[in-house]
Amino acid sequence: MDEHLADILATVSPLEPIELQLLDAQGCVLVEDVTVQVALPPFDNSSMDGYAVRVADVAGATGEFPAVLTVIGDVAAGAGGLPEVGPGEAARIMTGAPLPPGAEAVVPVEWTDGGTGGGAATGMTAASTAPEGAGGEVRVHRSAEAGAHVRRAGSDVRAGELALAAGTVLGPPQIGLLAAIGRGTVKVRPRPRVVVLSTGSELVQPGEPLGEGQIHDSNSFALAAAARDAGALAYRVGAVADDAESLRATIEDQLIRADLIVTTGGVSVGAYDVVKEALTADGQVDFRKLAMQPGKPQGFGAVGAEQIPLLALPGNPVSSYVSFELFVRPAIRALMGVEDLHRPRVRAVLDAEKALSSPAGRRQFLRGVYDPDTGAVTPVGGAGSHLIAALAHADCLLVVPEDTESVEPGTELEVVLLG
Ligand SMILES: Nc1nc2c(c(=O)[nH]1)N[C@H]1C(S)=C(S)[C@@H](COP(=O)(O)OP(=O)(O)OC[C@H]3O[C@@H](n4cnc5c(N)ncnc54)[C@H](O)[C@@H]3O)O[C@H]1N2
Ligand code: MOO
Repeated sequence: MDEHLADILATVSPLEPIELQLLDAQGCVLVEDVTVQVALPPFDNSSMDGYAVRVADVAGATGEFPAVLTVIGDVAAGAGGLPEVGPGEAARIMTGAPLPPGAEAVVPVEWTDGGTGGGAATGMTAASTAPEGAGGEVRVHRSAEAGAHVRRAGSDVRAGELALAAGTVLGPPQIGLLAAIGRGTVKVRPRPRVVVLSTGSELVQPGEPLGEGQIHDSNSFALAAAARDAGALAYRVGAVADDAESLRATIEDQLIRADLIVTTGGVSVGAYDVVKEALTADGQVDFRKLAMQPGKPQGFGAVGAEQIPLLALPGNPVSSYVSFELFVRPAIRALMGVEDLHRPRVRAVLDAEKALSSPAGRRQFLRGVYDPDTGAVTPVGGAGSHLIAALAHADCLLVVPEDTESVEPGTELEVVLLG
């Protein structure tokens, strides 16, 4: 297993960086240091709806002895051509609006009469229905220190500072920061394009009725979803029949849009194991038996003129999913250039009615539910690699080492936490 993973990781290297629109760069690794061109905020601005005032004018103001100021106009967010606030004057100002020259602080509207001549205001009336609010007088009931309710230019980040370092994975807050500092595009390693292709003449697309001996194709859906979850752009190709020529042609067609190809099924020792048949011929893909369960038969190689890596996973649904987690996910992460290739692993105590048995000489991956509060892990379903329902109710894999044939309840085990 470890050698197989090492061979895969030695072959895949991070994709060449490209310039992408912000939302297309979500989940990608930044390859440039991004510096701030214009400070955030770009100018001193108000953090409250209120009045921009001079500190001396409101010194000592109380509800009983308010400061009475002349309102010289409105400053809305986005305003330019700001009015100068002189002694004895105030400008009505909105949250995010630039602090006008002369003003040193903002008093929230709740600290004033809102220009009504009455008690403390609870808010402003819309300028469209009461334009007179931008004039007249306002009574201020409290004093304010210089800078009160003012968000200073550069208080978030200053021009020239590093906004995000190369190597950062772009999540929603990082994309928000890039947008805030005005970057429309960024240089990142792109999401790998992963073509997922299932094989099997028994497979029918979900939603279609089943004929005799047929089953629905679940692998291509589970693996396309898993590829997407790992950060890839997944292209699902519906089941290809067990015919080597059709499979070769389908793979050939897909090469154009693939950074990685994943197939399921047809890798074992049967007479219709088409992946093996189609891809062994020219020696491009190496088929191996790994000391693991599930996931024993595996193929790995590179196909086409561009030598696109191809991982051929076994067809049993649990085998293909577990193989994906252990081999394909790290490969996708390596193509993305992220440092953290693997799922987190923890030690957990087996909580089970009876001892678990495991095949000698094979590392077993059982499905389970992990309780982070108690540190216990409970198996879900049995070891059978056809048990899709149990897999859907699991959130981790229990790892039983190669040399262990029985695990007693209460024993500590390694657990792979699935997302
Ligand atoms: N004589 C031996 N037989 C088998 C061996 C072996 O060593 N000797 N290994 C077994 C193991 S372990 C596995 S795993 C499977 C792997 O078989 P294949 O990769 O060739 O897969 P298939 O035969 O095509 O299918 C296996 C099983 O999975 C179902 N399947 C396949 N694709 C899908 C899909 N897309 N969605 C849902 N289910 C799928 C298929 O119908 C079969 O039931 O080989 C064992 N045999
Ligand atoms: O290795 Mo198979 O994947 O045990 O069912």
